[in-house]
Amino acid sequence: MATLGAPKKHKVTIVGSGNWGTTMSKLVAENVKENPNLFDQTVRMWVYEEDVTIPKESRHYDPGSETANKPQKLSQLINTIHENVKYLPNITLPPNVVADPDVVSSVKDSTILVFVLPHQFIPRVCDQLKGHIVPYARAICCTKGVDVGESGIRLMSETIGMRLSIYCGALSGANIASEIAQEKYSETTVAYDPPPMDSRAPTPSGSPTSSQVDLISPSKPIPSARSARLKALPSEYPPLSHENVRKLFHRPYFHVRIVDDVAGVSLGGALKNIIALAAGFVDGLGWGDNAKAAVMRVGILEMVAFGKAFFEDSVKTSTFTEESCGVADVITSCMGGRNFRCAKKATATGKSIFDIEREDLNGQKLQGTSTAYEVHEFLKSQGIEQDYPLFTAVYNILEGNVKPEQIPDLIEPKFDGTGAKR
Ligand SMILES: NC(=O)C1=CN([C@@H]2O[C@H](COP(=O)(O)OP(=O)(O)OC[C@H]3O[C@@H](n4cnc5c(N)ncnc54)[C@H](O)[C@@H]3O)[C@@H](O)[C@H]2O)C=CC1
Ligand SMILES: O=C(CO)COP(=O)(O)O
Repeated sequence: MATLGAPKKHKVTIVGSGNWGTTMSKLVAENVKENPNLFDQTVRMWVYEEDVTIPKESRHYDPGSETANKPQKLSQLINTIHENVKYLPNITLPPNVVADPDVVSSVKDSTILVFVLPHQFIPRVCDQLKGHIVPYARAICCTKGVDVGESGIRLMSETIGMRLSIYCGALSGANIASEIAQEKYSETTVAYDPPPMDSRAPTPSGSPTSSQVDLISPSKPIPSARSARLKALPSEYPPLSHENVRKLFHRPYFHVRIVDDVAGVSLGGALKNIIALAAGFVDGLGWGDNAKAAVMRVGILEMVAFGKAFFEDSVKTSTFTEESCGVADVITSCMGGRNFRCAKKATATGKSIFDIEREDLNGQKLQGTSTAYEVHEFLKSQGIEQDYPLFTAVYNILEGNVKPEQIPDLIEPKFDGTGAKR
């Protein structure tokens, strides 16, 4: 592979700086250092700016300092102490992670954009980026969620790809960020399958001919995605082959498997968050591990059925069963994820999960709650809520229409008297 001779290197921006976003910056920054022939040595991380006071329990808290107990800009703090004290405390970031509060300047000249924002912020941030990114940039979406609108349901990778007219793959797996930040072993799945054009591109100044422009591969419910056009990656850059994409993410403690099923990888990450809420609801009742396993089983069936029903052109069942982004992520999320923990506490205390998110997560965001609403809106628009009883039960619990105690009855298959299952 002619990467050694490539005169240009890929600049990487991490778009997001929460718990997972900051962890991603750390591991990507470690990898660019180990691959100087492929990647620029600085990794920029876009920080949604806020004022942060260093907590008293932080190792960086110095009562004698003039900034003690005073709010400081999060981006400046990260660049000074190399730690995100709010979203990833006690983890030292490599010095080549540079925080930037300006989203437009953070992506300047970057050919690789790694999106790691809570999914509700993706459309707006993409709109801010429109016209400011390198037209032949490639993206990887690490966000877990779906985008539901009048035109149907989209993967977040499709939303990014369509809004920015670039190719967007996906990274998802059984990946509790704090464990990975501490360099404890885990696996992940990367779906990266752009049209085969990145190794036959013209120079950056040349405009691509029609043979050098391909379509973003669409999934079924989004006809508008078919009109999104890709610009070829200029030949001065190392090709973004699977091998080179793997070099960006794989660490001794973070093992990457690459597949081509962007829909399967994205849906696994999004839908498991609804299942994790259900697991938390039953665990909060003190019902134990068998109850949790029961909702996980039904949830996995609904996840696979959903993928097959609405993304049938692309999704593969094996992605859910064999890769980290499927059953494995359901398991880890139902043991220790934020959605699980907050749902469990909500049931155990009788408080609203939205209050618990605000009180306990210090600005971190649950994705399962909004995903449950979005998936319900989509199922309702199709008139098929009853085909997804667990997803529907979670929505109805969040809405206060039913109680967690009703889950067993709600997910029990119904028979119509003729022996047929409804
Ligand atoms: N934390 C984890 O263990 C994992 C998270 N993920 C996924 O990664 C995505 C990002 O999650 P985290 O990095 O954990 O974030 P987080 O939940 O820790 O933090 C929330 C982030 O949102 C930012 N934010 C708040 N308001 C904003 C706005 N108006 N516009 C833009 N950004 C705003 C905050 O500054 C903060 O960076 C989610 O989809 C999540 O499901 C995926 C795997 C693991
Ligand atoms: O996605 C995750 C683990 O793979 C993290 O899940 P939570 O957002 O529920 O913490």
